[in-house]
Amino acid sequence: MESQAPAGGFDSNADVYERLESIRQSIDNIDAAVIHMLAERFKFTQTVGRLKAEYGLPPADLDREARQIKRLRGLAEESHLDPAFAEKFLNFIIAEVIHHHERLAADAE
Ligand SMILES: C=C(O[C@@H]1C=C(C(=O)O)C=C[C@H]1O)C(=O)O
Repeated sequence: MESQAPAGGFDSNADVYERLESIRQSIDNIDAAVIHMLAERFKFTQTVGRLKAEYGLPPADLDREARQIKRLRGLAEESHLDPAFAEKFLNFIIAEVIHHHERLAADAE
């Protein structure tokens, strides 16, 4: 790939790699936060799943999901994140949560 000098002047390869490394450290911190947040979310959804299993409630709540999707799409728009991506991401997580809830319900039978 051809290298290009930035508008502000010439950066050596070492400078570029230093900047890249610094930005990647921030990406790593964000990825760690995402994993920690997801782990906390799954702890709470497991608690919901155990409650549902105990009282015979269905694993999925489509009204709640629809409200969550609407809310997250709004937050994504405000944050200049693609709302379609936010919806896909939430649906991916919810599918896993429901899978856990179905397992908890089966174990409670
Ligand atoms: C966690 C719940 O169970 C399911 C999972 C949801 C989620 O992960 O946000 C939302 C609704 C339910 O389909 C719940 O009912 O609150």
